[in-house]
Amino acid sequence: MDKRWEEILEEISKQIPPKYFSNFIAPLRFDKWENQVVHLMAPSTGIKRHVETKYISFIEDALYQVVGDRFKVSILTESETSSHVLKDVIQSKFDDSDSDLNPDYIFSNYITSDSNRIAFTAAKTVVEQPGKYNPLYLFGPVGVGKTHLLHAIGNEIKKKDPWKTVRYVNSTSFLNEFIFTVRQNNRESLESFKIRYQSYNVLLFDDIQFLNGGAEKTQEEFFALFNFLYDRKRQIVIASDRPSYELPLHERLKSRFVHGLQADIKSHDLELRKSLLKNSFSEFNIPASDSLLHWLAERLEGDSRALIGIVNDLVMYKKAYEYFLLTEDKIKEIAEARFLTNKKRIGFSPDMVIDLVCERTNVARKDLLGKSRKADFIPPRHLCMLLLHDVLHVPKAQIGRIFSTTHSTVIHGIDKFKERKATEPQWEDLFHSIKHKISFQ
Ligand SMILES: Nc1ncnc2c1ncn2[C@@H]1O[C@H](COP(=O)(O)OP(=O)(O)OP(=O)(O)O)[C@@H](O)[C@H]1O
Repeated sequence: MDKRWEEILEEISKQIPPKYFSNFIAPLRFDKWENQVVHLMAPSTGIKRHVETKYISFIEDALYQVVGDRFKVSILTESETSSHVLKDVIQSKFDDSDSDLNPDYIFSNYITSDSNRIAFTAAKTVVEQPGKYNPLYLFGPVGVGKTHLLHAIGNEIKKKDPWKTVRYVNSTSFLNEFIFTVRQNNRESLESFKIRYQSYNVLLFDDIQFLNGGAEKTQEEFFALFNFLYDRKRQIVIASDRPSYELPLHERLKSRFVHGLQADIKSHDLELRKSLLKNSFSEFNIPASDSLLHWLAERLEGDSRALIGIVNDLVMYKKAYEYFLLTEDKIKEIAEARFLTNKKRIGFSPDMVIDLVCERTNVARKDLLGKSRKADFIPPRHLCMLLLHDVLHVPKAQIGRIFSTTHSTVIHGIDKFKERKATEPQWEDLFHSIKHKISFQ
């Protein structure tokens, strides 16, 4: 037997429990080195398949440890011809049904702006030098494209090196998989869960903030997995809605995340929202002027899913009415209807708006709703009236009842606040900030 293969076997035996080693690895027979490929022979198709799905990355890692270079592994059974099998192996690697990668999320359709440039660059760097910046920790609010970037990293790595095993998983699926495995109550299934995750060259882990939703054991399992992959310089990319120090997880786990690279993605800025709209519009052949895109982007301050929702509405409308062209007025009308549904769906009540105004202006509820004409109370009171009317679409008569006042006082209050915000930017900002919170939270 080739001397180096013996050393490789010894290296693999350190990573795999003895029972699995003797059942699956020891029966493999070394055949030959050829370019950057090691050819092995398996005594049966069963063993060959099992090794291919579970142990290839262990063999590749051991090869790297011993030989100091990256080799691919080809396994044949005695009865197979090498050309046929090699094709098979390559095919199964390309299929990679376990990876859960979404082929639509790629770098080339990820739009960048100042809000995400650092994260985008970090993601590309990880593809160029996997394992160097470990882990890459991406964080940012809802819908800013964290998941998209995780998949783009995975897809690009697979494109560069189809042999690599890449796995995308979010913490809820990981948790469910783990709980399901534990419930089976047998050591073999737990062992095979571990081996499967340990076999990945790249782990893309989404929504880590939810990892504490299950049993304590899940965090321990993830901690062990993280260390296993990290020690072997396998790339780990984690996405979250908050910086790592704010995660509701054990300190020892959080401390692991600061080793690598952290990049935050901010809410989409106006330019990015416009570009996203422009791309979606052209994808569905909906012509739109720059001013219309601007009009929409200004009103779409929420996450990108709201934006996608509007495009879907337009596409459906076009299809339903078999319109070749949608006029800009019609597009605005459809978009306005969607803005309204978004608000209704979110269900902010007048009471919640009152609380929000009190909180932001430091005025007590009794003063906001009271009769006092003190200068500190008037602008917040009028602001609240305008929000109730323009954002929640509460009728003026009802607003009058809330403030124990007349319909005309409400009209006066709303007009006064409109004048005020036109001349005092701090009130304009506050109005938009609360409006945004109501519309998109
Ligand atoms: N910069 C971007 N370029 C292109 N598409 C984007 C961008 N940002 C977001 N999207 C699209 O918006 C949708 C939502 O993005 P994604 O799911 O990646 O957000 P997320 O930050 O992971 O959100 P969550 O925190 O809810 O998981 C996806 O369809 C994604 O392709």
